[in-house]
Amino acid sequence: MSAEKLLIVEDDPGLQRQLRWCFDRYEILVAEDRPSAMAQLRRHEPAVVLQDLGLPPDPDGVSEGLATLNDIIDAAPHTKVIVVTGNGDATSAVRSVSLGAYDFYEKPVDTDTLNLIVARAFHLADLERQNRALMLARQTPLAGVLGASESMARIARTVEKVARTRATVLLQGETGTGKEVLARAIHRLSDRASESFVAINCAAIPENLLESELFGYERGAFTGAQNQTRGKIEMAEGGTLFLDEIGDMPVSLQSKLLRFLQERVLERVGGRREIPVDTRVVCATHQNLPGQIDSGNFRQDLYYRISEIVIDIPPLRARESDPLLLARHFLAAAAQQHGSAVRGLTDDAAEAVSAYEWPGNVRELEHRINRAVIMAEGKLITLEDLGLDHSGGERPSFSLREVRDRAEERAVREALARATDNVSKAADLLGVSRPTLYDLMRKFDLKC
Ligand SMILES: Nc1ncnc2c1ncn2[C@@H]1O[C@H](COP(=O)(O)OP(=O)(O)OP(=O)(O)O)[C@@H](O)[C@H]1O
Repeated sequence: MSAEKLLIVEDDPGLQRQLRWCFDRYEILVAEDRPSAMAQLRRHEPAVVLQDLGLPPDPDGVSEGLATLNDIIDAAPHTKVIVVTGNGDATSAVRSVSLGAYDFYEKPVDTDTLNLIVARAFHLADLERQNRALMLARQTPLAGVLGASESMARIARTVEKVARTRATVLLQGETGTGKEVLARAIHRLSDRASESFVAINCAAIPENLLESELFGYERGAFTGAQNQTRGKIEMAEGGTLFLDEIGDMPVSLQSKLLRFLQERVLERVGGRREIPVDTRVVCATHQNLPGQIDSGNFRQDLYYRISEIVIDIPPLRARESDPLLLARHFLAAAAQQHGSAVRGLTDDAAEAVSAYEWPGNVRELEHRINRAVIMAEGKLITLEDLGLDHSGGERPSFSLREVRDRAEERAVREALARATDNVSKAADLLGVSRPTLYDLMRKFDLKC
């Protein structure tokens, strides 16, 4: 195996020689200023760089050293840069780390300690490289659906298989786990991809409007029905109909949907004519539908009809390496979108991403990373930017609004759990109207 490459950026020839001698187990590359450092970096792609902060034309200051560090991180963000600072220059050391340096070391040079720091940096760089390769190899083959976990790989394989059939698919998973993303993937991979994908959220539409939204209506069917209007089912002709939060569909409407699924014909509200519609149906729910059947809120025959293929999407916290993989993906996307210089996460921020429970799943992760990219001051997102702590819980806050929000969110979650996710019952428990509860659920990402 070829020796690992270490780039030493140092303008003092005496120190250069000493460092060369000290690190003879590595393949040493030397540069004395920024241009030569960048040339070496591009040519040899060293995993670790040991860099003096005092470089010409500012050998007594840190401006050129910091600029060099900046350029290195920009050009090769995975490189571990160890910055060597003047004795007692803690401010520059901290600045360097916030710019993305892996570690710092204060002069005078003690070769044993420095050797340890460099060896650790190589070890970490190697682990990260292996991790990246592994993640790349295990990315799900579905465009737009990221995941390195075994469970997502399994789901991707199922989606590929069922997409080509006409089977009705039920996607089950907590809010924000990616049910709609997968429904779209099923559509994209099917022979209906060139036709429409029509989504409707059964929980977000008031009960009395849902029927006409789905089935359409004839002119004069009810007050205000001035024109004949096609419903979402008809709009999905030839394509895919995505019924999100099917568990929230009123029982009265469930029988009408069942009839459509069995006979593939529908009648618009106020109409008499049977209209055939050829659409593939994909449903999603965050509820436990068998439980809903027991409590009389969901028709068993409809459940059998929509659950030809059931795909269970595990919550993000149960998906091994996915949180970090997704965080890095959202970070790169947000940095590009906002023109931000943020390139990665500090070690403790990365640890917190892996340890956090992610009650709002991928959606919450995406929002937090997006916000952190905007808030970050350095090149790395810190724990503070994320608003998470090591224990994975919420950061304590005494802001009255935040305390109120947290209490509200807890009450909404509890009411939904007690009402086994029946929105009307939960609204009763909370003493608010259904629309108010929907607003609260949207606010806390419990539904969209
Ligand atoms: N595997 C994934 N790869 C990339 N992005 C994802 C993935 N899963 C979810 N997302 C993103 O997370 C957000 C939430 O996903 P989605 O709307 O599909 O979740 P959901 O389970 O349908 O949520 P809800 O139950 O609230 O309707 C979206 O912005 C989506 O793009």
